[in-house]
Amino acid sequence: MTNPSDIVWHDHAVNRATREQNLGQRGVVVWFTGLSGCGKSTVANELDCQLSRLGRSTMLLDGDNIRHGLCAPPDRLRTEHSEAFAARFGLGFGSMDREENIRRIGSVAALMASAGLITLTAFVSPYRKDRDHVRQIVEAAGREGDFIEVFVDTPLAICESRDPKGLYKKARAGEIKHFTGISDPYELPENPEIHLPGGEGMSAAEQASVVLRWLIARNVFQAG
Ligand SMILES: Nc1ncnc2c1ncn2[C@@H]1O[C@H](COP(=O)(O)OS(=O)(=O)O)[C@@H](OP(=O)(O)O)[C@H]1O
Ligand SMILES: Nc1ncnc2c1ncn2[C@@H]1O[C@H](COP(=O)(O)OP(=O)(O)O)[C@@H](O)[C@H]1O
Repeated sequence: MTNPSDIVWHDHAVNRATREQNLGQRGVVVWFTGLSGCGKSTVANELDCQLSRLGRSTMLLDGDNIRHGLCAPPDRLRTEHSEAFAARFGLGFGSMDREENIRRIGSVAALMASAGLITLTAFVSPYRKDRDHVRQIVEAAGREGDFIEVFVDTPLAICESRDPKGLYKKARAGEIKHFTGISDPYELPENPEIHLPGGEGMSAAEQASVVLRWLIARNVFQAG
């Protein structure tokens, strides 16, 4: 067994403050959470564009994309690794798999924020304890306020009516197990930094601008 004390943290010559100063911004994690189809990816992508147009340094991490690599499912891993490897490290949608998915992403997002990036993440992340754990990881790597939870609160009926990938239809037909909102829980954020009422009232660009204004108001970077 590896003794935790055998793994020693290395402080680097270039620290976070220098990296943030060089970029002229504060490294943060903007954590979009909500049901499948609520608009997380679209709003995060819109915000990424708005920040990029202002010359900010950003990165966007998205559920579907990360599940092609860092958090790939067993089926994808077994094409290049052993069956035992795929079974051990591949991630599905059971509660423990989602816990590990979010733990890995939270750790990577914390590293990106430590590099001074405005790191946007769009994951269902249905379990409150998992989101809270990411908050701890991110703020332990930096300081309080580095983790910004954004709840995209689109009603299930609207998410299901959109169903851009046909997953709700499959879930209703029992073809997908543990589908969030249908056969798996989504634990509502109790006190998100930003609550975006979903539905059709605001465009994704308008929702993204709400987050942008929040970031500017809290001096994550100086606009203009
Ligand atoms: N069972 C089940 N439950 C929920 N979502 C499912 C499931 N199976 C596949 N998908 C698709 O995977 C995307 C969610 O992946 P995430 O990594 O964000 O999920 S989680 O944070 O680990 O809960 C999610 O993408 P988005 O629609 O962009 O949210 C779904 O399209
Ligand atoms: N504010 C909005 N108003 C109307 N449609 C939206 C809005 N935000 C996203 N959409 C649409 O909803 C669907 C799901 O958006 P997506 O970003 O893929 O959701 P998620 O990443 O949460 O699964 C897409 O077709 C997208 O164009």
